[in-house]
Amino acid sequence: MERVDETADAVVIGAGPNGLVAANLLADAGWAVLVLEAAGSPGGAVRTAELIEPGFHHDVFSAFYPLAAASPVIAGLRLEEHGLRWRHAPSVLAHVLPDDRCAVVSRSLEDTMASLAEFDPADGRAWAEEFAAWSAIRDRLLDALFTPFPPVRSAAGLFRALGVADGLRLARMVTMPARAFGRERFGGDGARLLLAGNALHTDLGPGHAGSAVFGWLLCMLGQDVGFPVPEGGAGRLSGALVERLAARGGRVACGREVTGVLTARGRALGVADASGARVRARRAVLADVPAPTLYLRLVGEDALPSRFVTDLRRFQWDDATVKVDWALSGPIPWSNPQAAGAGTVHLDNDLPGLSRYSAELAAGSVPEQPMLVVGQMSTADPTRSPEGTETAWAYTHVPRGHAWDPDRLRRYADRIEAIVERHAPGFRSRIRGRYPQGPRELERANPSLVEGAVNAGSAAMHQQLVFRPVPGLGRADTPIDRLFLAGASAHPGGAVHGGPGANAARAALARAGPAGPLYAGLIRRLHDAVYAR
Ligand SMILES: Cc1cc2nc3c(=O)[nH]c(=O)nc-3n(C[C@H](O)[C@H](O)[C@H](O)COP(=O)(O)OP(=O)(O)OC[C@H]3O[C@@H](n4cnc5c(N)ncnc54)[C@H](O)[C@@H]3O)c2cc1C
Repeated sequence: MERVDETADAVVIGAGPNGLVAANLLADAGWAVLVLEAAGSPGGAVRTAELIEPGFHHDVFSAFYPLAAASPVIAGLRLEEHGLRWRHAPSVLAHVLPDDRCAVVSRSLEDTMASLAEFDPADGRAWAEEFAAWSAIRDRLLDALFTPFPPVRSAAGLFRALGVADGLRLARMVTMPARAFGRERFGGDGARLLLAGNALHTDLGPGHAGSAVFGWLLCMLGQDVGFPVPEGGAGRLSGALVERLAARGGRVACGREVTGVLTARGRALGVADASGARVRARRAVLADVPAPTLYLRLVGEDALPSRFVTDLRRFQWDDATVKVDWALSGPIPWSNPQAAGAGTVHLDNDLPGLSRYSAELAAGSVPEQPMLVVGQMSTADPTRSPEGTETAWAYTHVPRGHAWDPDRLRRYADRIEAIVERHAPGFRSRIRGRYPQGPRELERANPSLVEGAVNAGSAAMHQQLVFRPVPGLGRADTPIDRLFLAGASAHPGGAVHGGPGANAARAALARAGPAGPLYAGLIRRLHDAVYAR
């Protein structure tokens, strides 16, 4: 590099949860870390702001964190010592059906069983059996999920614990559509809808291969750790990560968009930012941005193997998103009181309705009857708004590629409100103000939410494990030496759990360690094998 304005051991691009986790782990190893963040404040899609009126604290993007609460990566950071405190709503999750019946997950297993037994007398017991199966493998499964690929030791431990017979059946479930798995395991619609609705937190509908395991994972986590929220707002989780980093000498510089990764002879040397400043990275550059952003914009295709570039052009995003935040004068007046205590509410499709919603997304049309995910934040954490009021939001997915001008967004927000009103007469009269965000607004607030994609790429099976983000090693290592992909486009994917950030930090440490040259040689040979023509 000819000119250098700053130097650090590692430069992390993006202060989302994955970038901040990576930065913390490198700082723990004694590295001097500089995180460059394009936005005016850190946190990525984990931020809180008074969007509508003072005293109402809105989670601008993500809000409920079962995976963070269960993640061994996050647990290892001991963020409680930096002010993080989890809060829980009286119940975890309610799925409200079109006829106003409710399937409710509570942290009490007996209460969940009772709710599901209202749909089919055998379903409470079947849910308890699933929960027992989850509890038996939980730690090993989470370990396998949060270990850099290939997770040889944890996967072997998992299959040893399960044995061949149960291991085969688990593997089968992992490939199944949520609808088929729900029909196999449950007789009534309550549990089936919980599975399918939770699968739809990804871009996988009830009929998609691989959706069962996402639905099952979120259902079981809900039963196990709940869907907790940070007291005071999602931003407190990011704040704890920033504070922990600062205590170890790491720095986060906001308002500094990285415009290029500087490379020479196949190696990352540092980055340039929008002001033209150049930062040298002595040991590594870690990028907490989506894969297409990193490779096609910041690195440039000329520096990459052509076959890798071809694969990247086939990268599949997940669906676009529309979200509305509300400041309410009181709680949502649900006609079924079972929905009132749930932090998260799924509204209001039955199983054929969820299948239609997913089919319309696939067909590229804006769904007639969208599935809404609703968050009742003051119900989960009363510090979010003045006593007696509520901060709430709803989001839903829409197809990519549509233009959302302000008028269309306003009309869609009206439609979302009409769906809530149908199940909560009087809801509209409690709205003191609202803040709608379409795909464009989401991306403007966080450039990594490309067209409002919440998971930095499809969760479909053809984009998981060694296929994430493109066919390769399933690791954070990239075809550029000392450059690591740390964001949710990398395995194990979207949601707040720190997995991709931790994997990137571990890879960077391995590359810089005593066996670094051997490590780099091995990765290069493997990449050559995958991307050579
Ligand atoms: C509306 C919505 C709801 C969600 N709900 C949940 C939920 O309830 N629970 C859950 O677990 N997950 C949820 N998610 C998903 C979760 O928020 C993401 O998977 C997670 O934030 C990904 O973390 P990340 O660090 O990889 O990326 P991000 O959080 O997107 O952070 C990336 C950061 O990089 C910065 N950046 C981008 N480009 C540059 C650049 N060139 N230079 C410098 N900085 C740059 C961005 O500004 C951003 O701060 C939701 C997401 C959305 C959008």
